[in-house]
Amino acid sequence: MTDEQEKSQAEPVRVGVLGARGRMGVEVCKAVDAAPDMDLVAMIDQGDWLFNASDAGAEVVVDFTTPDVVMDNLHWCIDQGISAVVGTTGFTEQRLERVRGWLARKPGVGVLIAPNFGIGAVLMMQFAARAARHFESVEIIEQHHPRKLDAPSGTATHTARLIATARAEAGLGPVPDATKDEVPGARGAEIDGVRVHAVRATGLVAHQEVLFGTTGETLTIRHDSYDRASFMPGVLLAVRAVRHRPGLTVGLDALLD
Ligand SMILES: NC(=O)C1=CN([C@@H]2O[C@H](COP(=O)(O)OP(=O)(O)OC[C@H]3O[C@@H](n4cnc5c(N)ncnc54)[C@H](O)[C@@H]3O)[C@@H](O)[C@H]2O)C=CC1
Ligand SMILES: O=C(O)C1=N[C@H](C(=O)O)C[C@H](O)C1
Repeated sequence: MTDEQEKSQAEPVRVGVLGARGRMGVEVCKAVDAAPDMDLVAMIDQGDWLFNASDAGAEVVVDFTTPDVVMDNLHWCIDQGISAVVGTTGFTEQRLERVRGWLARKPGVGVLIAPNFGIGAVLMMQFAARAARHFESVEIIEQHHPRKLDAPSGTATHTARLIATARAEAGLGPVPDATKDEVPGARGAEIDGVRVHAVRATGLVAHQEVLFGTTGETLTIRHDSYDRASFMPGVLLAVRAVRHRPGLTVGLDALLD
């Protein structure tokens, strides 16, 4: 263990939260505040000065903001030498590549970006990726609260990509579908050849079903977050780990093994 790692195990991690007044930000501030090995040193929302985080000595910043501001936030954190845990959606492969480029100039900094911090959701995605090669049909149905700004969800997009990769590796062709879309959108969006349907309804938090089909049988893999507290064990796990993982980590999977 390096001197730096020994020191960081003894002293609380100094954490700043971006998007602190949002639905997730409020929950993250509560969880960090309650964690004995963390100090909540900065709570920043729209209109606040980002330098409040560096002035307060934040070692890790947690970002739950919006896809249109997260790249600027992340660039700033990396420039300041602050590691980051990011739950905000909108990360395309091009965006991830830009983050890798910024990190290449700051070798000690770690960034962990996860489409979903729910442990059950991570397992749901892993199970879906595992099942994918055994079924000729697959569709994803994600369901969220109606104040969510983006569709489809980051989780659904990530799941579709995992499934598409597994199908390609198994040599499966396109999902069979003779239906003509009489009304545009009736068959949902298509991500890497996988149909994704986004449902929005009051009362929901974050839910996803992956429906697989083959001759004579279907398999449904479903995950439900009923409360944003469900994301907090994953967020805290990432905060504890991120400074010891220089470079970019995508997803929580590596931390659960
Ligand atoms: N990875 C995961 O496990 C999860 C990811 N999310 C994602 O996290 C993001 C936030 O979700 P919610 O909290 O529901 O949204 P929200 O709309 O309640 O919160 C976003 C907050 O960010 C603030 N904000 C906007 N621009 C900012 C800036 N430049 N600097 C600092 N703060 C700024 C807003 O004022 C707002 O308070 C979304 O992209 C959502 O999809 C949500 C839940 C779980
Ligand atoms: O906005 C949300 O609420 C959520 N966003 C993430 C996503 O888009 O996948 C994670 C979770 O589904 C909740």
